[in-house]
Amino acid sequence: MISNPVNSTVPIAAEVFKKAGTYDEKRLFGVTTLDVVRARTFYAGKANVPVAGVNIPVVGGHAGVTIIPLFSQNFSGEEIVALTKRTQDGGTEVVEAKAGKGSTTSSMAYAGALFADACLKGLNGFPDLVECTFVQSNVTKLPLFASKVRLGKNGVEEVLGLGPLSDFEKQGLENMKSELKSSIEKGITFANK
Ligand SMILES: NC(=O)c1ccc[n+]([C@@H]2O[C@H](COP(=O)([O-])OP(=O)(O)OC[C@H]3O[C@@H](n4cnc5c(N)ncnc54)[C@H](O)[C@@H]3O)[C@@H](O)[C@H]2O)c1
Ligand SMILES: O=C(O)C[C@H](O)C(=O)O
Repeated sequence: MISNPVNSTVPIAAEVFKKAGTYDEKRLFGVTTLDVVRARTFYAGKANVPVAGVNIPVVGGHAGVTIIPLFSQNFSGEEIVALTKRTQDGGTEVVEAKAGKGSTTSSMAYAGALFADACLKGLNGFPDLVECTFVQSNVTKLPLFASKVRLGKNGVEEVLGLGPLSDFEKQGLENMKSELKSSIEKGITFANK
């Protein structure tokens, strides 16, 4: 399903599956690939390098400050602050530009296709498939969190850690915790009403 707000709809889906007795945490993903696509496109534009060779993990959630691109794992520089803001605001920028005529349809179609392709490859036994996605997680105290995940025949084979973080990224994670927690709780409450 292409829908929003991802930070609340994934916990809603989890609760609905739990009630039906069919919840499998390895097979429920909130697709945050569009944030990864934006982070690497904006970085490649800034660094003047081909986008195909750029991989920027994006962790957290899929809304505003909950989107934390880990640019520091690939490059350093003052531009990180501006690139982070651009990535966090990327969806809103397009939605506002379209002024009521729909959302970020074609970029989401591209991101959805990339993620679906990775899932299908995982199901078919391709090795070393790592994508960022919003899943049940122990990476932080939040029950759901986006980070790098190894995909395989069972869906999520392994939820990977965050890796080295800059102070700016650590601060970003600290600042967004309460917003992500509240969005997740809203989803759980909504599902249980
Ligand atoms: N998570 C993501 O990364 C991401 C990216 C892009 C879009 N989205 C979301 O995907 C959804 C669809 O985007 P879009 O570009 O196709 O939007 P859109 O505005 O083009 O289409 C939305 C459709 O929903 C219909 N609709 C509205 N209210 C309805 C209701 N109560 N019952 C039935 N139908 C209703 C509208 O008539 C319209 O056809 C939006 O919720 C958008 O926020 C999410
Ligand atoms: O649908 C939206 O509000 C925007 C979407 O979440 C996006 O990131 O492009």
